[in-house]
Amino acid sequence: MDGRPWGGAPASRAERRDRACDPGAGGVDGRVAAIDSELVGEQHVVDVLYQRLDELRAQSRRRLAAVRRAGPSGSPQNRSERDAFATLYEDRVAQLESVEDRLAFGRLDLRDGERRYIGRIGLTDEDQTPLLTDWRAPAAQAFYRATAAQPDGVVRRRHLVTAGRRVTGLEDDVLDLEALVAAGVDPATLAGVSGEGALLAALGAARTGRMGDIVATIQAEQDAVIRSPLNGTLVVQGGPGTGKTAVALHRAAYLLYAHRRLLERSGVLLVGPSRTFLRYIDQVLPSLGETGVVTATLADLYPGVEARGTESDDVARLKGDAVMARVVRRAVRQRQRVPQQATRVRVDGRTVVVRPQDVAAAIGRARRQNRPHNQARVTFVRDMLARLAEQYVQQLGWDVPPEDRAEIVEDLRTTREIRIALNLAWMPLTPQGLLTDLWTKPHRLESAAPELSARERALLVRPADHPWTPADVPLLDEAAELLGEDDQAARAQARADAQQREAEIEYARQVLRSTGAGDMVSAEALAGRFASSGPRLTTAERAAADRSWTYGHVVVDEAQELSAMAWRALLRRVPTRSLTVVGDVAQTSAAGGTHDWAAMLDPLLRGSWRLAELTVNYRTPATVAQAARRVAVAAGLPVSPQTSARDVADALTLERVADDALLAPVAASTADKLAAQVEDAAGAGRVAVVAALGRAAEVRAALAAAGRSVPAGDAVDLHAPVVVLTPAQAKGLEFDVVVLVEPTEVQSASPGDLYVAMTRPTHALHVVHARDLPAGFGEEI
Ligand SMILES: Nc1ncnc2c1ncn2[C@@H]1O[C@H](COP(=O)(O)OP(=O)(O)OP(=O)(O)O)[C@@H](O)[C@H]1O
Repeated sequence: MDGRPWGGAPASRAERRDRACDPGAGGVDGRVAAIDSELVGEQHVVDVLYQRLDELRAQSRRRLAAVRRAGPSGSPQNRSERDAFATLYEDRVAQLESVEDRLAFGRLDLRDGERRYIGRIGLTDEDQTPLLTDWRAPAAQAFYRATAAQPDGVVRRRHLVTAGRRVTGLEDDVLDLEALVAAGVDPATLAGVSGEGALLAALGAARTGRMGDIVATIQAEQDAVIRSPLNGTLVVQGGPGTGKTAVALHRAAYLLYAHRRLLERSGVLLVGPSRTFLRYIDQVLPSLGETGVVTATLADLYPGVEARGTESDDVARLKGDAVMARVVRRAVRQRQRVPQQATRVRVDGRTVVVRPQDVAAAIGRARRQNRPHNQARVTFVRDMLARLAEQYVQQLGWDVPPEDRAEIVEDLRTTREIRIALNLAWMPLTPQGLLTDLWTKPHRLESAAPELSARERALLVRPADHPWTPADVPLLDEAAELLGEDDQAARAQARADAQQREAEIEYARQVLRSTGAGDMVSAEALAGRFASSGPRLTTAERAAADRSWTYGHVVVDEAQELSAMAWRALLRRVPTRSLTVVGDVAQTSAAGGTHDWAAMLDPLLRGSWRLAELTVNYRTPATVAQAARRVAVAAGLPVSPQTSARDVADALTLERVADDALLAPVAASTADKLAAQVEDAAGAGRVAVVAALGRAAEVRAALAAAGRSVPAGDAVDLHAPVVVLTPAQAKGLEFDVVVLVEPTEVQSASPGDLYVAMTRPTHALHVVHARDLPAGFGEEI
């Protein structure tokens, strides 16, 4: 044991090894010797794999150095080619560096005698003989899926336990003992029985504040989700800790591997609930060798807008309602107006009249084009100027040649009164301008939103200098879509860019043919890195900066939090509807979020989505998970059925304090004490205090008074041994121990919040309360 205060802590490496090496019949000397010799054999294989990895790293570094040595001379084409190759080798070096930890973690023994090692990446020797199979390759699938009932040609699955480059333990999962014995394997050399040790060790390990990958221990139901086909929308529902985030990230890595050509070009977007959460997961994809995924919160989706403002839940809920799509649409249409009266304007001694009937006809024609407001406005203005020019010409009384007519049109266009009249009829608009007008001018909101009550409209009113909020972002996006830009120049540029890009891809193909680097990069990706002048952005960078970028695949985590308007903004970015949507409708806390996937997604996706469920909680000890479940059920949440992978002794502690004023100091001192207990020799082990907003500030102050500074807000430092979070901030994260302060207070904001808070710990939940606990807490089911 490692001295941690609860039972069931992870076994030491030596213990694991002993346990793994003991198939149940007691420690017979001969058996131990046989297993030791297996370990020696595996060490030899692993040595060969690392040696190959080192060679490949050295090779890529040499190539990189050679490219850099060539210096900045030569034609622009030569320079761009060199830059592209430099980036390529840099990426390759980074990829090879990132797979150091647990390079190889498994072995499959197949019925035909083949032995296949499974690892983070695929490796071959100089003669292209396979040494290591990428976990994502079809040939690795049986490692995660094969069972004794359906062995899929596998007679034995072996987990390799490694520390650095050393093999420290083995676990065998025998799927076909007869076949194994028939192949001459001595049963005495079988290590362990089921592969459970590797999983349990991973689950019990102290947390570091950063999520790790699960590539060595993906379970069968998770693997089915990870390898599900790219097409269409896959919704993954699962209770807390069932691995939804882990699965979503591994699926992104899998899809990039299986559909590299398509996805490298169009990009993959991963949407998470907060920046803290994105920091928490940001190591996982790189550790799987993938760096090109764009990550964002919904509030970041509109380039150029920092949505850091806050507002009440009622306002956020209203802004997220699907009805707002109609409101924004109407607000745009209302800026296309037929004036009540004619406007007479003097131009060069003649009078032209902006007549309501002409404006009505021009608006009608422009609208029939079905183009966004600002683009259709070009048609409207052209039409009106032609009508006014006609009036002008009529007054001249002679035939005007076309070139003179153009001059007259230009004169009319630049006449101030005419500009004002035409703008009043069809105002050029920005999304920001449109929305600011709606929130700051009650008469505009009233005419745009008749379906809202006076009370609801009053809620939306705010001062002009109010910062943008996350719930504004989907509305800005909606407005941008309806307004469009005057994009004639942009479209011409896009056509030219597309031609240029085709030429670059063809050139990249030739380069790849002549250099033989085709297995490292596709022609499309290489072309993306060619720069004829200045640095060219990667797909991820281009995509992140472009509101109208459409991705090849979008992964949404904590998707239950998205409002109907947020979904509309997101779906615009993936017209193919190739999405992975993971979440738990019992954990919803956002005002506009959902408790029912079908109710939210059916109208948006016309019923076309498929559901997968994850059912095993890998995070929370059974005692805590059951208590959380009872409380959630009592609160009426739609809780998914789940079982816990493990339990831990003394996982739930309830501590009642005499009055409210003691909550913060007791929570702070408890957290402080537990932090010292959970920290292991390597500095891992994390404690979180989770409390409602105001209470969290009190706990922070109490910790600061005791000498522990705990930053607030978006600056949450996940590396700190103790953090203080609101339930919304804790969403998606996990800690060794959670100190939960006054559950009734947390629940009163949202029952989903309490469910989230209770299910964050991997080892123990310590509850500090002054009031009675919510229903379900203490009872047995
Ligand atoms: N197959 C596995 N092997 C090892 N660890 C796993 C496995 N599946 C999940 N885990 C671990 O379980 C924990 C919970 O996983 P994850 O955060 O992905 O769950 P979640 O379903 O997204 O939870 P929540 O809904 O509460 O945010 C993580 O530490 C993850 O690494």
